[in-house]
Amino acid sequence: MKTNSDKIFSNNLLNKKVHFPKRIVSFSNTISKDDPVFKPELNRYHLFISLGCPFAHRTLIARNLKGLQDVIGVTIVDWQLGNDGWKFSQRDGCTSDPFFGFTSVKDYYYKANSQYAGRFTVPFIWDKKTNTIVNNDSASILKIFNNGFKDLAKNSDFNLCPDKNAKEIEQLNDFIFQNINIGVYKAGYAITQDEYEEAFNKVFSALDKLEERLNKSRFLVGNTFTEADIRLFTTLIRFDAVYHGNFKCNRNQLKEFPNLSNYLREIYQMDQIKQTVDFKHIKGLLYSNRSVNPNGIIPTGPNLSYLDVPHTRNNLLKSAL
Ligand SMILES: N[C@@H](CCC(=O)N[C@@H](CS)C(=O)NCC(=O)O)C(=O)O
Repeated sequence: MKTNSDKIFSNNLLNKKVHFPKRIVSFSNTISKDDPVFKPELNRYHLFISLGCPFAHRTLIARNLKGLQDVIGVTIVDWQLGNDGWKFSQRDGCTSDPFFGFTSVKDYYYKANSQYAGRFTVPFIWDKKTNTIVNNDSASILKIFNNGFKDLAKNSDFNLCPDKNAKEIEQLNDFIFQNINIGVYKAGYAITQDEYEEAFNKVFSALDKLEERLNKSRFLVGNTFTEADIRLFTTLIRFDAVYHGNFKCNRNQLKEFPNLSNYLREIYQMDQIKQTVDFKHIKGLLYSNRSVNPNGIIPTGPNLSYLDVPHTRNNLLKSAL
C-alpha cells in the first residue's frame, strides 16, 4: 500500500513536478556592501588553504598584500593530499580545524550543503555567520579580496586590477592559466607522449614570450604589480622545485631564464610574499601524487639559494606597492 507521501511523490512525478535537491558543484557568491547576505565584516570570514596548492597560494598572497591579515583568518590544511582528500593536522605549520573539530575539508563542504557533489578543493572562504562556503574559486577570491573589503583592508588603495589595465590583465591571466598554470599539470599528468610533448612545448613557448616581455617591463603590465603577477608567480616559484623534475618540464630550469628569474626573485623577496612560500608544503604536496611519483619519495634538492640573491630590477621603473 502506498503511503501518502509515496502518492504525492508519484503524482508529482507524473506531473513532472518533482524537485530533486539541487546538486551543488561549486560556491560562487561574492562579498560586497551591496550583497544581500555576504557583507564585508571584520572577523566574519575565514580562508582555508594548502600552502602547496598554487591556486590557494594566490589567495593568501592577495590577502597579505591587501593588508587583510587582521580581518580574515587562515587555516592551513595538511600538505599531503590523500585518496580521501585534504585533512587537518598540526604538523609542519598546519592548523587543526578552528571551528568544529572536523578532521577533513570534506566536512566543511557537507556542512555548507549536504547535497554537495563536486570536488573538495581548497581554497575556499568560510562564513562563520551563516555557516557556509561563500566561494571556492581562487580567481573569484582574488577579486573578492581586492574589491570587497575597501573599508577594512589596511592597503585598500593598492589595486591588483586597475580599471585602465583590466582588459590587458584579463588577457594575461588567460594566457598564463592556459599555458603555464595548467600547462605544467598537463605535461606532468600526460598519459601519452603526444599529450606530454604538446603541453611541454606550450609551457616553454609561453615562458619564452614572457621572458622577452620582462626584458623592458618591471612587471607583466607596464610597471605596476597586478593580479597577473600573482598568478604567474605561484607557478614560477614551484618550477625548479617540482615542475622541472616531477612534471618533466625540463627544457630549462627557471633560474636559467635571466629576466624571469630576476623577476621571480624580486617578487619572492617582497616580505609579504616570502612569508607565504613554504617549500616543505610545496614539495610535500606535489610529489605526493602516486600516479606521477609511485613511491612518493620527496627529493632533497634542488638548491634554491638563488632566490635570495638580490634582484637587479631597480633599473626598471616601478610603481609604489
Ligand atoms: N577551481 C579551483 C581549483 C583549485 C584546485 O584545483 N585545488 C586542488 C589543489 S591544487 C584541490 O584542492 N584538489 C583536491 C581534490 O581535487 O580532491 C580554484 O582555482 O580555486
